[in-house]
Amino acid sequence: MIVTDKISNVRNIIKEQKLSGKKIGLVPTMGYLHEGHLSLVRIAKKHSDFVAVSIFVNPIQFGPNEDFDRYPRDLERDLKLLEKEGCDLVFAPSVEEMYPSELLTTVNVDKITEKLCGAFRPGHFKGVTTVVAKLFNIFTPDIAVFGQKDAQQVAVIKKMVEDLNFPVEIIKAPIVRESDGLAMSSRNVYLNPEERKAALILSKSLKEAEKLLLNGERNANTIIKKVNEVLNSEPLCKVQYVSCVHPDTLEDLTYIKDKALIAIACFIGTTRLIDNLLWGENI
Ligand SMILES: Nc1ncnc2c1ncn2[C@@H]1O[C@H](COP(=O)(O)OP(=O)(O)OP(=O)(O)O)[C@@H](O)[C@H]1O
Ligand SMILES: CC(C)(CO)[C@@H](O)C(=O)[O-]
Ligand code: BAL
Repeated sequence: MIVTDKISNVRNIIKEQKLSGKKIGLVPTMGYLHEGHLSLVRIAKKHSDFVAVSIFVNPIQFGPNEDFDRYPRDLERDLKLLEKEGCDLVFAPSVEEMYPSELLTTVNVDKITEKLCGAFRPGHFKGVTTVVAKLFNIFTPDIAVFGQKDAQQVAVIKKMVEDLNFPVEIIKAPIVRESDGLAMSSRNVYLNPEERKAALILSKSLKEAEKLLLNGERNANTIIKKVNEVLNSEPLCKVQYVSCVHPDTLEDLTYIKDKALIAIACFIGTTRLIDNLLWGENI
């Protein structure tokens, strides 16, 4: 496994691999890896011949009052995990390598970034699409894998790729959960034992939504109401949003015809967690 913090090295390595006919797969991450990230690497390996992982806690996608400074980092451990998975290349740049001078050019996807998480994290998705566009230009991957846990992020990146003709195929990876149902997230380490128990309410509320859907309920408001009820039954949980949207367009649904995304964001204590249920689409 090659590890580098330099863009020029990545470019040279990828050029060589492409010349020898290899299909390049990219998995962008912010590190502090867990099984969710590793599942993305496994999916990338299935769809490509040379798998690269980027590890970069991207400052421009964090708001001024968010957790950029305290975001968990452990590069040594991440590298061991990636080596075991058979990852070929890790790019772990410094902030200076990625942003050597004042950033005057950004990539922004309009409209669909203004709702769900975007409504509560102004500028967040502009930071994500800008860094992902940079990573796509650095790696020129044939495929890139993103987790369905960040459902809005995948929809936004797919739209960016479509609108700007990036020659890359975006692959969605299913949510990986702890055995008790909590969606894996690097931010789960912020939870104390009491909060960790309370955090189960997110996946529980989505299970209730799934039950309604399986019983034939198609009214989005009925489902949203039920999910809110379950979330509010947990005293440590403060709901930020519960939405029922189309998974690709992120348009609000009133009636569920085929596909739907039930997306939620909650604070458990001071930790903001997201989760979702994708209905009617097999990934
Ligand atoms: N539980 C999960 N299942 C599947 N994919 C995941 C999971 N958690 C994260 N990912 C995906 O891994 C990629 C990198 O995400 P990131 O490094 O932000 O991890 P994270 O655990 O989601 O961290 P955060 O605490 O910021 O939410 C993203 O495409 C994200 O959707
Ligand atoms: C896609 C990403 C690596 C961009 O910084 C980040 O938003 C993440 O980890 O999901
Ligand atoms: N997993 C999305 C990155 C973020 O929360 O900033």
